[in-house]
Amino acid sequence: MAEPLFGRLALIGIGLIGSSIAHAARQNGLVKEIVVQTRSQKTLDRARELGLGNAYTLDPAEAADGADLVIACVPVGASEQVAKAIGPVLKPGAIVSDVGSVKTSVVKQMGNYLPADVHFVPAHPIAGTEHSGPDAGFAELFQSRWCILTPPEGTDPKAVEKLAAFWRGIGANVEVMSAEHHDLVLAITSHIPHLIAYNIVGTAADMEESVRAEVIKFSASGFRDFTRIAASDPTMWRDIFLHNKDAVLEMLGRFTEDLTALQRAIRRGDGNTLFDLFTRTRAIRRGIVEMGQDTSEADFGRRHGTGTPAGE
Ligand SMILES: NC(=O)c1ccc[n+]([C@@H]2O[C@H](COP(=O)([O-])OP(=O)(O)OC[C@H]3O[C@@H](n4cnc5c(N)ncnc54)[C@H](O)[C@@H]3O)[C@@H](O)[C@H]2O)c1
Ligand SMILES: O=C(O)C(=O)C[C@]1(C(=O)O)C=C[C@@H](O)C=C1
Repeated sequence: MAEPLFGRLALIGIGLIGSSIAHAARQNGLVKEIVVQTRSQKTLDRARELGLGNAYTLDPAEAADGADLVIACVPVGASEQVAKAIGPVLKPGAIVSDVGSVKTSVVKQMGNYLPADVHFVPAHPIAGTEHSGPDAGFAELFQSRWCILTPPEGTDPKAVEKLAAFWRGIGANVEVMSAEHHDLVLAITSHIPHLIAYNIVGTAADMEESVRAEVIKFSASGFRDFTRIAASDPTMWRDIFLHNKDAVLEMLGRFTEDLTALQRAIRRGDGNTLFDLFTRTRAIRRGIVEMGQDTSEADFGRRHGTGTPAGE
């Protein structure tokens, strides 16, 4: 195995993403040691039982002290708190990163508290499941998935390349873009789909009792897929919508207009409009499958015990 890229990795927050990074970094020999930090003693004890790190602490400053790479793996709303705590102890030349699903807000929240002699390279792996906590992680989560880096202007390209090498080392494909562009793209590809899932499951849950029982009984695969997404962590998703407000509202506006057009087509019996849209969207799906970007079958295996079990 090649020489590790980093000496000490500090993981601040050890849920699905933090624990998956721990498994993957260890399995691929990318770091010499891992320090795990989280807020609650219970989660920290569980991380220790799972053997996710070499050292464990409840204090983010203690974890970040002397680390070569610090990755905040917390809900995006906790980013400022983390940066405030670790800022004063960071080693000169250290790389500070995160995995948050929103980037502009994280850059604003963390940027001010990080000293000028560290490299701040925000990141977002586009890989996840509806599960959370340290038991949910597995080393293969990032395999063949994208990881988007959004370094602020003026970031040392060598630091960006070093973090890119880390993500490639755990199986991801890396792309660099601005935080603003990231937030707009992810609003439509990830955030709105989650909002739709939360809403449709909420609408079904609010129906009168007799219908609600049938919704569960006859839950066909379309609705079932929505319930999986709607089972995602409430804190994480509350923070995403609060922190990507502008992009989500912009995309939601467009989505609502298109939905109204479909509503009109149905009311008017305009089959051509429906058929044309469904033909276009089918082609998009086929394009995604041909590009090898659809991993739903592998994901199905992981979730249903025919693939890598969570927390392997
Ligand atoms: N779950 C996904 O599908 C997914 C995918 C990509 C990125 N992300 C992003 O990764 C981040 C973590 O998500 P996750 O799925 O691992 O969540 P998770 O709920 O599994 O884990 C979050 C961890 O952070 C800890 N935590 C919360 N506030 C903290 C604080 N102030 N200080 C220290 N620890 C704190 C929690 O106790 C928990 O251990 C989020 O920002 C999320 O947007 C999630
Ligand atoms: O597969 C899932 O469960 C996910 O929702 C993962 C997903 C996504 O939207 O693709 C969710 C949020 C993250 O920021 C990245 C990935």
